[in-house]
Amino acid sequence: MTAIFPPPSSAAAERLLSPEELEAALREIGAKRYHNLHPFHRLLHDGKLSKDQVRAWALNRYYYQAMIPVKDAALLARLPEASLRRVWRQRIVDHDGDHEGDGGIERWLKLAEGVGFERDYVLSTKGILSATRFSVDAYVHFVSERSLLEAIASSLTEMFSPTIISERVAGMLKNYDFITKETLAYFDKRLTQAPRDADFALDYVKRHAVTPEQQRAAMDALTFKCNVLWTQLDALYFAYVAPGMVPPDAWQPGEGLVPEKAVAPAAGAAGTGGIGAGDVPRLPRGVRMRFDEVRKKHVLLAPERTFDLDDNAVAVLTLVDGQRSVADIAARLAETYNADRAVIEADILVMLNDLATKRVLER
Ligand SMILES: O=C(O)c1cc(C(=O)O)c2c(n1)C(=O)C(=O)c1cc(C(=O)O)[nH]c1-2
Repeated sequence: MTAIFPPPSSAAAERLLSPEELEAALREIGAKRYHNLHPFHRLLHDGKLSKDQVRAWALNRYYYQAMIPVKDAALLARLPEASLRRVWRQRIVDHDGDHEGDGGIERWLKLAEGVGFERDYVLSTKGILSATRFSVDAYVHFVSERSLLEAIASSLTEMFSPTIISERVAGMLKNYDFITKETLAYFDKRLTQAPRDADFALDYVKRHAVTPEQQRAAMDALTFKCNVLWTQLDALYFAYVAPGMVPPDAWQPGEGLVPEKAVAPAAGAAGTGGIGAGDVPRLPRGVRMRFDEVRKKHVLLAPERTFDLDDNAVAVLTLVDGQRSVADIAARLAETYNADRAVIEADILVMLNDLATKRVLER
């Protein structure tokens, strides 16, 4: 059978390359095989996918994100020196975080929630394509079983990721109205983490691949990893773009999503048409109240927008905690200010619905 990707010129493997030549050969592998070249990524970045196709990407890639620290823990366990382990363990911290709610996996969950998924559905991984699972698991096995040099070399795809990440974030923000900077926050940190990790791994590979066989093994490991990434996109393309054959058990559009009503509350109407006294208002993800020290004013910070708040709004928003209903908040304020509860309730309903129409409050 003809290989789709011919191996890189074997002439290079026949003699010992200088470290610089080895780096050039590794970079050439990325230039030919990295997943930025895959048609699915081209469609994703150019805004050519439907919301459901973007969802399929976010859902499947969650499995990759979730398994990366498992892969790194397997690699860490094989590192013989404390100095190496100290460096490599940072990767696990980057993905798992130092505490609940922190780290790359959590940020990817936010991305998946940002495109509409229920968090628990994503965590269950039950809708991911088998091909995603197979290729990601193959990466974990590769790193556990091959030589340390090959294991480290297989992470070198990260040399190429900053370029694709910048292109992806810019493209998706420009081309999809349902994508926000907040949703893509995962990628912000990767822009500094990936070059740091790739520099270390590249230096290790250049110093430890000192025979033609080892250099060939390092190149093959990088090729393997490019294929791990590529096959995940092949599977997405086949299932969700063309011919559009979703395998049994894999995610079907509509499954595992937060009901639309909860994502975009019916608060678009002006006045008191959206939020009622019995509703529980909350600040949407990415919106926070802050005290601006320079202007000595409270403001509501939303992605790329800021709203000045008057004292009444501050008093109300201080009590908006995602638990209290509007009626609870009104009762609390009526007590504090010794005022008529019904009057306060009517006033704050107007205020809250005004904020809801500006999309800085939801229920
Ligand atoms: O967005 C991307 O295109 C992309 C690519 C890669 C990569 O090249 O392997 C990684 C990531 N992202 C990433 O976020 C990440 O944490 C990561 C870890 C690794 C690895 O092999 O250890 N690759 C990547």
